[in-house]
Amino acid sequence: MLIIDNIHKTFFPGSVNEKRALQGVNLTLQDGDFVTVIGSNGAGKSTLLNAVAGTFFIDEGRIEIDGVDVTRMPEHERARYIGRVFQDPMKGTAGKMMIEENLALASWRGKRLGLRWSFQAQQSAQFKEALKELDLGLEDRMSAHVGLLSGGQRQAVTLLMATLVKPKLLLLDEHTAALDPKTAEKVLQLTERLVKANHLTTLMITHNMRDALRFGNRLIMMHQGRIVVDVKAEEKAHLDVPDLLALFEKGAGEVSDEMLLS
Ligand SMILES: Nc1ncnc2c1ncn2[C@@H]1O[C@H](COP(=O)(O)OP(=O)(O)OP(=O)(O)O)[C@@H](O)[C@H]1O
Repeated sequence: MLIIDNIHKTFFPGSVNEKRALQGVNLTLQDGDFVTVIGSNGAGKSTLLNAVAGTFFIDEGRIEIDGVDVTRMPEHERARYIGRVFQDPMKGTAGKMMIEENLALASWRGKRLGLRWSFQAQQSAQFKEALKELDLGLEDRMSAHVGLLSGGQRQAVTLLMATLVKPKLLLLDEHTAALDPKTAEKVLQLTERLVKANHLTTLMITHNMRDALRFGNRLIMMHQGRIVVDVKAEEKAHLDVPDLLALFEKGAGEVSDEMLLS
């Protein structure tokens, strides 16, 4: 579903601020893989997701999504394949629009302009059903402005929007980091439910090693622009946080204080 082949990205090349953010990343995901991504600050995690989403073009290497070479495809075209949720709850939704309108916008992804409006009327019932699944009572507030929702409710709606039209890839960039622990847990449970129900191929960045172990069927750890640990289903299921730290030390050749704190 996703092939990342030896990708490189350097910011400000040749200047004093040069930053080699990705230094030869290789990763292949199968359909339905749910991969958690961890690593210390500045390891290249967000840059990896941005490279896949097309926020910028990579310097070297190749990216393929569902058999399509997207390496040189602009971000707005790639958006048809990708659902994204960011850390900032304000980012994925339009605060001045109603919940229902936000969902309608999300449902347009990948559809031709002429077909878009014709879907709207019959969609209300579908949106209501989808909101009910969130179990936050939002199905009775479809005409409320999204700006009135709490951060957690807003992230839940963003998740729904990102998955309403099944994306080829779901990219989650610390999407629960700005939420209080209880709400973060709810949104993580919802994430897992949506990923499983829709068999979504997912990359989820987290700073929480316990969450990285609890969720998904594969875990990668990045360090200095490279993947230094890659553990799959069986092995991952038997790991605990100290095991992860030991693997990190082995892969990165050093101990990271930040990792120890997370
Ligand atoms: N648009 C950009 N312009 C310049 N430098 C950037 C840009 N994006 C990322 N970088 C740099 O690339 C490196 C990797 O950053 P990235 O955000 O991918 O790390 P990260 O692993 O997501 O870290 P964090 O956990 O702190 O979010 C950092 O040194 C960062 O400052």
